[in-house]
Amino acid sequence: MTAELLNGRELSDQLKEEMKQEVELLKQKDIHPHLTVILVGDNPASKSYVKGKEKACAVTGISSDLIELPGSVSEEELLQVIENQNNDKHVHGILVQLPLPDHIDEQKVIHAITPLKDVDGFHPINIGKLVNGEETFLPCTPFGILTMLESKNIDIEGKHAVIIGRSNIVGKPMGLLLLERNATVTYCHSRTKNLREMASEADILVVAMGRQHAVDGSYVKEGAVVIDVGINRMDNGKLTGDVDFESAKEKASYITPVPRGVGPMTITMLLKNTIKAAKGLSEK
Ligand SMILES: Nc1nc(=O)c2c([nH]1)NC[C@@H]1CN(c3ccc(C(=O)N[C@@H](CCC(=O)O)C(=O)O)cc3)C=[N+]21
Repeated sequence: MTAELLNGRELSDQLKEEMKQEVELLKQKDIHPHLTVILVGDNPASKSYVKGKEKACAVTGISSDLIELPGSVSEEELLQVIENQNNDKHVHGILVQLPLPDHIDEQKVIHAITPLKDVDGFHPINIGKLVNGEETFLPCTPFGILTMLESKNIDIEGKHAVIIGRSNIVGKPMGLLLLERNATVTYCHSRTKNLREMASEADILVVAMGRQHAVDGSYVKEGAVVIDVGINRMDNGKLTGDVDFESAKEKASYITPVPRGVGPMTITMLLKNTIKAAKGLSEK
């Protein structure tokens, strides 16, 4: 089998086109969706992701501000900046780009963002809602993956989903979302024994390990759906995933490329969440 491509770039462009119309309508009702992105320090990868987010906002008519703080900023100052954004009625979404410098407690920062503007879906209140199956801001990467699966009408119910990686922002919420849609979910991670065996049981394999080409075709069951969340920069400057695309695509039914797979969808779901926040806050 040669897999069909799940093209995140293409789907993103389509969704952004739809959102542009929606934003237009909101503006007619005097709701002007606005995202504030807070960037601490000058990590080049973070800077480039943040640029992508600003560009995507602009394309859909969402206004955005970038607040750049020096890497030396104190936790207290950062918390104050967040508080100001919480209280600013023109601001609907707040995103603090991660990772943060070591002297800042990431969890404390996430707690400080009001859940109503938590467009990343990282606040424990929103995570709690996700666990309960209540409606909430879904974390952007898992939300993007789900949207890609749905766009191809890929069955989730009763399927065995294997998630490799247990981060708070990707692995854990991904499993919860698939469970909510009646998948049987297995979490694997760095201490998992017989990873290859576990992975090759998957109907839906989500790889979020952060290790270049850690998973190849020998981990993939014939006909499986393979989702590659990895973004690794190779020595030649090009991006590549956690999955060895060439060997995996020979076994998979669907597969995401890197780049142009999960990454663009992550940004697009951030826009979706910002629009949702704007609508939600306007009703208060
Ligand atoms: N608070 C917070 N929220 C995040 O959502 C968040 C974060 N922090 N920290 C870092 C990760 C990473 N992330 C990406 C988003 C888009 C691409 C993306 O668009 N990638 C393109 C390639 C981009 C390029 O060429 O550099 C692609 O895969 O095609 C990648 C990575 C969001 N993150």
